[in-house]
Amino acid sequence: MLKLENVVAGYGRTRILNGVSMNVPSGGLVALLGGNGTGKSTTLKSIVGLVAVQQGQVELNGNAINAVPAEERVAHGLSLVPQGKEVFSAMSVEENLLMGAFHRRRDRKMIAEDLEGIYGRFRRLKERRRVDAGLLSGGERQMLSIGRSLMARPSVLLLDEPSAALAPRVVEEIAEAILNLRSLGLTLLLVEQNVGMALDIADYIYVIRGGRIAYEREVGSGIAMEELQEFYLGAERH
Ligand SMILES: Nc1ncnc2c1ncn2[C@@H]1O[C@H](COP(=O)(O)OP(=O)(O)OP(=O)(O)O)[C@@H](O)[C@H]1O
Repeated sequence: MLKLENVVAGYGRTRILNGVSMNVPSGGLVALLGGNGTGKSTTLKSIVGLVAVQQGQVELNGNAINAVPAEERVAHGLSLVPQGKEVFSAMSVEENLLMGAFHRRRDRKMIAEDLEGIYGRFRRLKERRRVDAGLLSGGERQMLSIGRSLMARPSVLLLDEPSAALAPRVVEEIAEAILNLRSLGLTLLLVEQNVGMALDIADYIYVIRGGRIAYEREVGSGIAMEELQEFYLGAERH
């Protein structure tokens, strides 16, 4: 279970998060939605330690991790797939994947098994394993970015707008890949602008506004798209 309790965080003196509280149950798929610049990426960064938490607490399986350095949080099972499908363009697909396992270089056999696991899940990465990552399509790059995070064997995967700038057919593939990860038992927190996609796959949603959680609801409990749209329009009027 990943838990945020009244997290306050920002950049220098600028506060972006003003007390964010969320729960991501083990094995759950939770989505964090919100307008542009509302602090969704900042929330993910505060979980992995890229942004310091000034007040409040981030807990993983009951342990406070605020003081754990970012580089050690990977070993605690946390991994972030950043926004923008960032890959090492001049390196091959396989070299990019291996970069995800850099902190456990000695486990050669396990690393080889994990590579095969990822190739089984993302066929296109297998076909293109020797190709420079800079030559991949947007969807392939997103898959590579997810695959690279999986090489760290995370128990909690944070995904920052995996559907951004992708064609609807590719968004469906990414959504399917995320659901597959969930069936493997991973705990998933997904930041999305694509409300439809989030409602299709998540079991619980949070909406952030003004640096706080302004709305939360279990998906499937009759969550209404109109209600959310109204909420977003309301947010824009503020
Ligand atoms: N490194 C930084 N230094 C200073 N301000 C930053 C930094 N990164 C983000 N911000 C600011 O923090 C606010 C929240 O940014 P954040 O990236 O968390 O938003 P977001 O909800 O993920 O938005 P989007 O959906 O547009 O990616 C924005 O006003 C942004 O300009």
